[in-house]
Amino acid sequence: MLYPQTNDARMVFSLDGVWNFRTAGENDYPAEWTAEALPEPIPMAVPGSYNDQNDMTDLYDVYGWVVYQRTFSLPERVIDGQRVVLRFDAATHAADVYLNGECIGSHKGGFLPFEFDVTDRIKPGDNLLAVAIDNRINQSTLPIGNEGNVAFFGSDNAGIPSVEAGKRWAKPQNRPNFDFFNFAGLNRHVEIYTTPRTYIADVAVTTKAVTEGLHDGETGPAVIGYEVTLGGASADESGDRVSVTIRDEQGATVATATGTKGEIDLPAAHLWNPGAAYLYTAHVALAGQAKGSDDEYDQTFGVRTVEVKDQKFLINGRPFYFKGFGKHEDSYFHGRGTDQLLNVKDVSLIHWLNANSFRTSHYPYAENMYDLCDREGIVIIDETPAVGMSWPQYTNKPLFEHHQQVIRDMIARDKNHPSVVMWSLANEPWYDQGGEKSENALRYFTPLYELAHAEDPQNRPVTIVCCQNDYTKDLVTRTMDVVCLNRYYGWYNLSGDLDAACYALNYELDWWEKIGKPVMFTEYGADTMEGVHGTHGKMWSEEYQRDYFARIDAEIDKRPWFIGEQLWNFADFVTIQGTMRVEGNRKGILTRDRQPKMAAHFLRDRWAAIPDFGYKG
Ligand SMILES: CCCCCC[C@@H]1NC[C@@H](O)[C@H](O)[C@H]1C(=O)O
Repeated sequence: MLYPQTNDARMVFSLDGVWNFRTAGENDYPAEWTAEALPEPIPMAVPGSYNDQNDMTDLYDVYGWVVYQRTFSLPERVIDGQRVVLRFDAATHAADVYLNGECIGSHKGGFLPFEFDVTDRIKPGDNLLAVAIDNRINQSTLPIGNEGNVAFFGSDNAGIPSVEAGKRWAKPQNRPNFDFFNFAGLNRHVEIYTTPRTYIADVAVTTKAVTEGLHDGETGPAVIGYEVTLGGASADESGDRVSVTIRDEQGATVATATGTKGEIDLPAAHLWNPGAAYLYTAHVALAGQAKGSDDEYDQTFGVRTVEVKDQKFLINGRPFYFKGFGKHEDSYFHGRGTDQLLNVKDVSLIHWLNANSFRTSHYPYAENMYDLCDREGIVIIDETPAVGMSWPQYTNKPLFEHHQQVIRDMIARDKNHPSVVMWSLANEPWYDQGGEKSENALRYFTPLYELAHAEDPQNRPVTIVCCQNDYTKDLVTRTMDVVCLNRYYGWYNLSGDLDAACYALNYELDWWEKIGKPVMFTEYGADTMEGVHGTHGKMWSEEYQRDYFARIDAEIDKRPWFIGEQLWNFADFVTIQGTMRVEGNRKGILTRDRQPKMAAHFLRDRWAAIPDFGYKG
């Protein structure tokens, strides 16, 4: 799915800004709110989660529907004869969309874009756009919500008559089976864009071959592949009117091609490398058959290959070592809302930390961040919103079908980003119960692994992120291209005892050594309150977090097939309320307002001494 772009053939109109907003009901919303002006609305900024934007009402505990509304008008002379599309970069978690009182469609899933052709629905003057959004999560949504139970790490005294009575009496609320706050609403950009009636619907760029071993700044022969998909009335007979011009970073033409599919030789290609990005532009043009019917689209891409081979993760044929974190889209006031300033700030901190990568835990992030990482040479593991799953989900067919669609949509959106080097199907699905339950998990995830490989024109590696579990009964993790481990020896188990933690870690790594796959951490860490100190660094102190990484890292350094360390978390972030969370999860090596804790300085020095390539030979 192409990101909207203004050029000689297309126009983008942003619908960001302050909308009107009302909370509605648990199971529905007033029909008149979709067709008439909202009564007594409150202001709500878009993009942004609604939860933190108003203190006159409790938007943290919304359970069910809210309605956003705004009007907009478009210049007739610009849209005349054009295709007009309404696009949501995301709406969390489910949305019904109404234009001028007519429902134009719905979407389920809170972290990927969706759009509607409104060509025949736009009217001159003001148009009324109403969006009803449902924030409820349950056993059949991604992410997973608990039903009639406690939330992730929730505390309970089940069975006590008064407590059970209180639970029955309590008003219904979301109970996330995941450890991040259920921020909701129009978290990302909303826009209207135009294209000609026959248009460029998609562009896929792949790297077929590169000159391996090139060092930063060197060039060598490479071959790229491309495929252009057309849409609209005359799509089928317009392929021969497609041309592709490859431009380098200076805008100079380095190659051309015609037709919707082919391979292009680049005799002196600059490779895209971590820490040394180089972006080309494929300028795709469709020559129209009448005035105003030409279309064009500029698709950036990087020339790079990704491959898992001999227990190594190769980028352009060289063994890459992941240094980085799991992150969240999370900040004061914006909630999970897109914040490009924060993206720029976080990328600057990734550089300051001498890191080179992160995982989009636990959902696909906004496109803007991937664009930024493309140009900054930062590597991404791209993850679906499948978090909080357990054995009841592995026989839930509607959920499986939704999971398949999410994988298709995530890859369709992110396939051209050189920064994306691996797909993560899920975070910490529980599947180590053994027996039928473990078998069901394998039957659930194996087709998803195959789907991700099939859907990706670049055929990147596929993984799943495995939680602290009985690895001997986990039949799934070992089948992935890379074994991604979330391990908390010394925190959630063997708490405070880093000697025993290191012993247990090595005990498990000895087991993985026999599996013969590359292994990396996608989570490891310790909750830390900034300002808490101690001469012997006890849990929650800054010294403990530093010592935790120092000790664990010394152990993984001894394993040549251990290909990366992504810790948990880049920064503190907000979660559901609970006895184990103090204004959220404090495992950040940065505070939520991005100030470094002691461990950040340790890791900055450690990572300065670890090269992106060849750390382990
Ligand atoms: C019993 C062990 C469970 C460890 C689970 C660790 C969790 N992984 C997923 C993340 O979203 C959580 O924030 C992390 C944690 O709690 O900080």
